[in-house]
Amino acid sequence: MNRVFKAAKMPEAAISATIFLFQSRLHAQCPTGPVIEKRVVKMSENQTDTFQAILEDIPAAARDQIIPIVDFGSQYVQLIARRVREAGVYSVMVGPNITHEQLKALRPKGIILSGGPSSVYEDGAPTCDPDLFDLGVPVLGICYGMQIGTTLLGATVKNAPAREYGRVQLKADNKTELMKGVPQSTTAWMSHGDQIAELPEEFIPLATTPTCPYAAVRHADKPFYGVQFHPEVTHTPHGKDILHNFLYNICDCTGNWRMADFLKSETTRIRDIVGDKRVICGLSGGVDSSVVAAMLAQAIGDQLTCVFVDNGLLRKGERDMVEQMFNGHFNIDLRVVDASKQFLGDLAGITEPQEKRRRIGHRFIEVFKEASADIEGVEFLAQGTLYPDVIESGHGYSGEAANIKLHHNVGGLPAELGFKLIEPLRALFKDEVRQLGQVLGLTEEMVWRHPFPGPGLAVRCLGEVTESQLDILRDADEILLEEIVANNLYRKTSQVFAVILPVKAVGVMGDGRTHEQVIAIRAVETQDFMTADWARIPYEVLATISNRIINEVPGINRVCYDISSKPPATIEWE
Ligand SMILES: Nc1ncnc2c1ncn2[C@@H]1O[C@H](COP(=O)(O)OP(=O)(O)OP(=O)(O)O)[C@@H](O)[C@H]1O
Ligand SMILES: O=c1[nH]c(=O)c2[nH+]cn([C@@H]3O[C@H](COP(=O)(O)O)[C@@H](O)[C@H]3O)c2[nH]1
Ligand SMILES: NC(=O)CC[C@H](N)C(=O)O
Ligand SMILES: [Mg+2]
Repeated sequence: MNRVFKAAKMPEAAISATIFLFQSRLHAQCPTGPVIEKRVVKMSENQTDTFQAILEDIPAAARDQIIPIVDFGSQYVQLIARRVREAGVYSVMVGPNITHEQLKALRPKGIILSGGPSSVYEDGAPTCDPDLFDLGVPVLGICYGMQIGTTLLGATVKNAPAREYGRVQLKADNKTELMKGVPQSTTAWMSHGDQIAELPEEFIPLATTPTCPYAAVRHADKPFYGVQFHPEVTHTPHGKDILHNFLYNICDCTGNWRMADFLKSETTRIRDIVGDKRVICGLSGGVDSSVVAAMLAQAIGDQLTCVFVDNGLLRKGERDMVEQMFNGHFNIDLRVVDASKQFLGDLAGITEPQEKRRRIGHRFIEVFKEASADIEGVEFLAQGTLYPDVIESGHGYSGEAANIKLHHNVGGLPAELGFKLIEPLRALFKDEVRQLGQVLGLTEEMVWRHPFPGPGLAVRCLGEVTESQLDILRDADEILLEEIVANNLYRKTSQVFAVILPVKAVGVMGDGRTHEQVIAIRAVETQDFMTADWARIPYEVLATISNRIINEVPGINRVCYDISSKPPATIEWE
């Protein structure tokens, strides 16, 4: 068995404990087809439906303390959302054309306006409902958010005489609520070419830099605050304090976003909605679906059947490992379905990445349908879908997100599912799911397992997916992971895998010419998988990996190391 995946012992207590009452979030009120359709609708096209989806997805535990983040297209909007949640307050991203009535319906404690690439004085620059400043709720504008907020409240924003990109020296008035605890002289991270040129007298300046006289401001009468710099990035050392001040001192949040509460408060909902029906759960052995399975096992016990699909796209030894792990330690009905022939049949001749994903998504559903045919009363399909899967499939609530790739479990789903979806993790980031796993008592190995995508090796086998290509890739991947574990790098990296490229390179082995394929190694460090940097694996380890792959895997004569960050690359190659 692959050493990385050695069975993680799942203590009985973790599954049978009654300390926590678990619940899942579901979208059960709506038949599945329309739900899917609804999420692909952009805010501008059908704002009401998208807004409804936002409301439905808000976990019950967070309902009275929400911070909507209006997304003007910032690179950092995810980061803002995470920082707010890390501070113990639930945040959700919304599109700029959300109305003040809709915002009010969310009963927000405060609102954040994100940065964005536009200039407020350009034609067609995004704006927001000006009435949101009169909701009586504090608003914090960050960069573009500050520029648009102050513009709507009477300021003039112009192209700055001196642009600021990167670290700047900030002088802050730390007697004000927003800047409390921030040293009078500190550094901050900037990324702007425009700035406030004229500020009406109702505004109070709170910070300056050598070239930016209004680096932070507040309105005297309305609860509007603006910062030209980015408090959400770690390069602004006191950014956390500023966000904390906004959330706790200005918005009066109490920090009710805690995983244990989330589990507890959602339990009743899942029980109510499932009633006496049965649920099947797509279980891959990955952390997301393991957490979902553990939650459901708690909530509905033997009304749950888990289905592990061998799609022929798994890594070496993975099927055995998952079977052993769950049969041995989880007290659940687990069915293993071998559908490898169907998946590989669907992929024959297909090279286009999105088409691969679409076919895989559709086949998963077919397999789940077949697997549930002989189980009486199955109405629900549970999946470990996360917030980034939703956002990256272009189904985000802001309506602004591009379709980067069709995650098999979101964008790759067929319109007619035949199930209602249970996706308890749909609003969470990966690190939050891991916290949940810890609260649930999952073992370290399970909680910290590197993700493995549902489309599996198909998106790491560039070009056509064939048995022989998959075999080569499996062998290379096994060596890579063995070395990562052996060199104590598994926990220091977030995801490590091999990719087989559909090109041949010339080499010389044993004095003879070779013309063989190339393996790319991908190793990244990230917390939430939305942005990532390539891992600085020591050269000696890379050397061993390369040597071993070329020597031990027939068909490969060259190994490359992928040194691209995300963005602009993505983690997977397809
Ligand atoms: N082989 C599989 N069999 C059954 N369900 C699967 C399989 N692969 C993926 N899924 C379903 O698709 C969902 C999304 O897959 P994804 O890989 O994002 O999550 P995961 O496998 O649970 O966790 P991780 O991200 O750690 O790999 C899973 O949570 C699971 O419900
Ligand atoms: O279950 C999944 N179904 C998918 O279709 C899918 N696509 C990407 N991933 C995983 O998501 C994370 C981000 O990947 P990208 O940077 O490649 O988008 C990484 O962890 C990827 O492995 C997927 N997981
Ligand atoms: N990061 C931002 O929000 C940039 C805002 C605006 N485009 C500027 O350059 O000033
Ligand atoms: Mg997975």
